[in-house]
Amino acid sequence: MQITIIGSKGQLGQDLMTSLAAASHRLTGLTHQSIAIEDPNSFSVLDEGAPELIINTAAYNKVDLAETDLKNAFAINASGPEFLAHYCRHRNIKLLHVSTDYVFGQEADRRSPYKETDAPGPINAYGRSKLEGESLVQAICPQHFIVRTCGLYGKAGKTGNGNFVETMLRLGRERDELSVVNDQHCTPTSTRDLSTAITRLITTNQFGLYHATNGGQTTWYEFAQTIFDLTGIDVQVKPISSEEYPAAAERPRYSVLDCSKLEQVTGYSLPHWKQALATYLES
Ligand SMILES: NC(=O)C1=CN([C@@H]2O[C@H](COP(=O)(O)OP(=O)(O)OC[C@H]3O[C@@H](n4cnc5c(N)ncnc54)[C@H](OP(=O)(O)O)[C@@H]3O)[C@@H](O)[C@H]2O)C=CC1
Ligand SMILES: Cc1cn([C@H]2C[C@H](O)[C@@H](COP(=O)(O)OP(=O)(O)O[C@H]3O[C@@H](C)C(=O)[C@@H](O)[C@H]3O)O2)c(=O)[nH]c1=O
Repeated sequence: MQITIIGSKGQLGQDLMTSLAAASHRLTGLTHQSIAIEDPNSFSVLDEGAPELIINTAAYNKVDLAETDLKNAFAINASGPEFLAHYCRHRNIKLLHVSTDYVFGQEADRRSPYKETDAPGPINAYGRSKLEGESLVQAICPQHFIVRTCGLYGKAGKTGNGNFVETMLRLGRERDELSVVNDQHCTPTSTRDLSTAITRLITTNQFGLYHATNGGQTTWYEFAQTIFDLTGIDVQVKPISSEEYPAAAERPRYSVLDCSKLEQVTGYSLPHWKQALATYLES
């Protein structure tokens, strides 16, 4: 398939380029230098790739900043996907758009993984902007995949916009003690594994909404402790509550995603989060 990837130098974008090339797709990678998804005047570059499928990995990802930078967050996370959906619909192009577990969060006491059929309910501006992007894609472009995921880490995070694992590795080496929230339950996900899942999904033509994370669930505290156990970094990690870690944006206490639909459609289960983390740290 002829595929254009928007955000091709990002964490997910880079691993998608590798995974899709290995599956013999023909690829055009677009960086922020050549397209801004909130500006349809920049879309002529899309014509050049003549795509049958566009994958949008570009987003406004700064969760705390989004609380006050609403205009940009909604332009990139809602209007951007809207413009792409119109572009694809008018040309009969398929669109895969990436979304987030942060479309959930209102059920703080929930302890069963969310299915695609569960009603979303975001609790921060980033989550609201991403949910609006999802709704617009669904309404405008019938041939769409929307893939919700969580806590991405990939090798591009080492040099690019960063990720939680790289932040912990840096802080763990700099400090003797760290405090990490232990009441936010989710499943951080390797972009390498997510790319494998997306590479399978796009050939199914089973359009719709999908949840895609690594297996199992954890808290950021347990995830951080595991990073230090696996790397042998000697740092004390103190479990704290969300109230003890003040931030501009509230985060979901529970946003674990049920990925069984993806598994049924693709025949692929992403590895357990501990396995995925070990693989990332080894490489
Ligand atoms: N990171 C995470 O933890 C999670 C991310 N997601 C979603 O997954 C997707 C991919 O995330 P991830 O790979 O981590 O993101 P990255 O920030 O690593 O990559 C995004 C890429 O998109 C580019 N980009 C940013 N804004 C625009 C824009 N307006 N127009 C065109 N390109 C742009 C960035 O370029 P530049 O840096 O030069 O601006 C960057 O290369 C996003 O949709 C995100 O919302 C979902 C759950 C968790
Ligand atoms: C660095 C640090 C973070 N934390 C907390 C803050 C936060 O609640 C949690 C995770 O930190 P992050 O900075 O990765 O949080 P955040 O940027 O909210 O991560 C989110 O990003 C967006 C883009 C998504 O779509 C989500 O899936 C999610 O991964 O850990 C600590 O408790 N101690 C620390 O030292």
